[in-house]
Amino acid sequence: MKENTKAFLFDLNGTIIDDMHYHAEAWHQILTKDLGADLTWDEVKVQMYGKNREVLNRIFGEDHFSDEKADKLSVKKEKYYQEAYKPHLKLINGLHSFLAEAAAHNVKMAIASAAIADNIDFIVDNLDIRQYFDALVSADDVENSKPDPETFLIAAEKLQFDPADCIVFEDAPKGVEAAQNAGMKCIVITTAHPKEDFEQYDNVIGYIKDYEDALTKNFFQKHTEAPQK
Ligand SMILES: O=P(O)(O)OC[C@H]1O[C@@H](O)[C@H](O)[C@@H](O)[C@@H]1O
Repeated sequence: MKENTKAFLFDLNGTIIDDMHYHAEAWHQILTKDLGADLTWDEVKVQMYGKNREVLNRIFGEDHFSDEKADKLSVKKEKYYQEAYKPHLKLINGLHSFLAEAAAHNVKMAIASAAIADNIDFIVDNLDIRQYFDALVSADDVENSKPDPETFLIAAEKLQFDPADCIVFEDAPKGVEAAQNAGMKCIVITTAHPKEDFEQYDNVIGYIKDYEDALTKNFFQKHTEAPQK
C-alpha cells in the first residue's frame, strides 16, 4: 500500500457475518412475544438499529425500563440470537482472505459495532479472527450508537488514525450515516439492504455483495505501487 495506508473499520453484524435475520428474529421474540409490543416484522426490522438500550427506549420510551431491567432484556435478546445463529456461524465469503491480505499489508483494523461486547467475543472467538483486530469497539464503549459517529471515532482514535484515513465497511444505512458523520468513506456490503437504501449518502465509495467482489479482491493490487526498478 501507499504511504498513507488506510485503516479499516468493520461493522460486525451483516458485515463480518450475515446474521441480521437472526437479530430480527430475536428482537421480534423479545419485543412482541415477551414484552407485548404491537409491532409487525417489518416494523421490528426498521426499529432495531443501534444499541439494545436505544432500541428499547425508541419503542417503549426513555424511562420505561430501569437500567437493570434493560440490561437483563439485552442479555436475553442476545441469548436468543446466539442460540439460533450458532449453528450457522460463518464469515462472509472472501472475508478471511481479505483480512489476511490486509494484515500482510500492515493495515490496522478494528471492529466498530453497536453489539454488546459479549456478542463481539462470540463472533471473533468462534470464528478465530481476533488476531486481525487491533481494537474492538462495542455498545458498552459509547454513549450514543450509530448513526452517531462516536463508535467510529473511538475506533479511529484507538488505531491512532485520522477519520479521513479510515475506510468503513458497513451493511446498514444508519451505519453508513454514522461513518458520514465521522468524516469517513464507506464500502457498503449489500447483505441486508439494497443499493437504493444508501442513495442519500455521499460517502459511499463502492458496493460489494461479499468480499469475493473485484473491489475487495483487487484492493491491494489497486492500492500497491508498482515496485521501483
Ligand atoms: O453495528 P452492528 O455490528 O451492525 O450491530 C447492529 C446490531 O447489533 C445488535 O446487537 C443489536 O441488537 C441490533 O439491534 C443491531 O442492529
